[in-house]
Amino acid sequence: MKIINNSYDLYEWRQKYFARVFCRSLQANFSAKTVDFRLFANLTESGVITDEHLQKLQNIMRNETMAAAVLHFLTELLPKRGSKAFNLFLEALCESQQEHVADHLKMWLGDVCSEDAGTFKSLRAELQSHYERRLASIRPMPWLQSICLNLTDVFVERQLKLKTNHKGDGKTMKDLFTPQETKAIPRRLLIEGNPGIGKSTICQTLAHEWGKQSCGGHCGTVCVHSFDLVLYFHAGDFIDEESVAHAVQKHLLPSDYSITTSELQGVIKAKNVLIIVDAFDEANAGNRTLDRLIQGDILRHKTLLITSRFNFLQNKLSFFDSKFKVQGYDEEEQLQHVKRYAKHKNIASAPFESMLKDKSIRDLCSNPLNLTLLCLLREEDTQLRITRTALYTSIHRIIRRKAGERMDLTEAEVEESLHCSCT
Ligand SMILES: Nc1ncnc2c1ncn2[C@@H]1O[C@H](COP(=O)(O)OP(=O)(O)OP(=O)(O)O)[C@@H](O)[C@H]1O
Repeated sequence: MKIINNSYDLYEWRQKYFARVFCRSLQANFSAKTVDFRLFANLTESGVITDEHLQKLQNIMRNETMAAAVLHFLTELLPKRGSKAFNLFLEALCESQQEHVADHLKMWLGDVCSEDAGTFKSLRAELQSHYERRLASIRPMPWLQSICLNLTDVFVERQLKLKTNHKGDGKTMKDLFTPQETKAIPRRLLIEGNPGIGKSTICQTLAHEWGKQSCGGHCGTVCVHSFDLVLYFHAGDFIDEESVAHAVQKHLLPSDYSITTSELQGVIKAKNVLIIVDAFDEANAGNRTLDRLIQGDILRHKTLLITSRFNFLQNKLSFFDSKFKVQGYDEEEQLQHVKRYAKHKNIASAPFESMLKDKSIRDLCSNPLNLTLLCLLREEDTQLRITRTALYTSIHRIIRRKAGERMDLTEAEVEESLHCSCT
């Protein structure tokens, strides 16, 4: 039998089940004549309530009913009195000859908690296996499924620049969630950056890491593993969805997974949840649920991480506690990128390293997408030097695919977009 043993569980329990179970218990089990003074005296003695609380309870007893006083104690006082308070309360019940009430509560809570914990555990396991399976690979050109790189092998750890900090201090992804200047855990985080700079890959890595279940204590104080649940979405997943729970059902769970929307809503409400939403810039028009989420109109106490290209959230910046920008690779990161790529492919890294010194393409290498394409081209063609034209052709195809409708970009437009994605 599970007894509630910490204040967080107790809070959840209170939110969801309290009124129902206790009103029932009160009616069915309390011996109102004996409970009042002895129970509250015991609670005062064991430090669960203060003299001030006692006075308040006695006032309620006098002016309303005993049941109202007990309910006030249970809903307003007990959940705020620390992790041991609930068990002390059960002891006080026994000492004031209300052992049957204590047993009844224990039994009922045992059932409820195991049922609830079962739903959460199975949901968590389902999401973790989904991320482990689906997010293990990077596909730099999504329409070419055959070009696929192992995320763990090739991933280069990124530096994120805090936008509000004039010193321009960097943060690593490991301490993304640690409190900033305000000392409060950030609840709304924004990462902005140019096309191909690595925003989606950061989101994918966070969800994939969480899917691996534990960091073994290697991350920062508040890392992605601190969250009970991570919900990883593309911004477009919220279009036409009336709530986050609906979006989870539609986009993250298999259609034969049996959980109701309200059960899902209950778990999301009760647990420490990180919601990751990638590519705001691609699906912000008419995205009401996403807007409400950003504004804190729904799930205000959950952590939300959004990524976007620059300038799409100008009128929403005030909702974010932490704003970061992800910049291009520095020389060290470029080197790491090509070395990891070569190791993953089990080929020598020297040709890739010398490519980084080629003046004709050097300015392109700070963009992770460009550098990946350069590596792919270099691997294909180890004899010939990579020309900008070869890269243009590839990027041109990518831009056409991404834009969907633009099939007629000129080389000058490609050049312009390359430059903009390099900075
Ligand atoms: N940290 C990284 N380590 C290794 N490769 C990376 C990294 N970040 C990005 N890449 C490479 O660059 C490609 C493009 O990155 P990503 O899709 O994350 O960019 P983005 O900023 O989300 O771009 P867009 O705004 O166009 O969606 C990836 O498919 C991957 O090949």
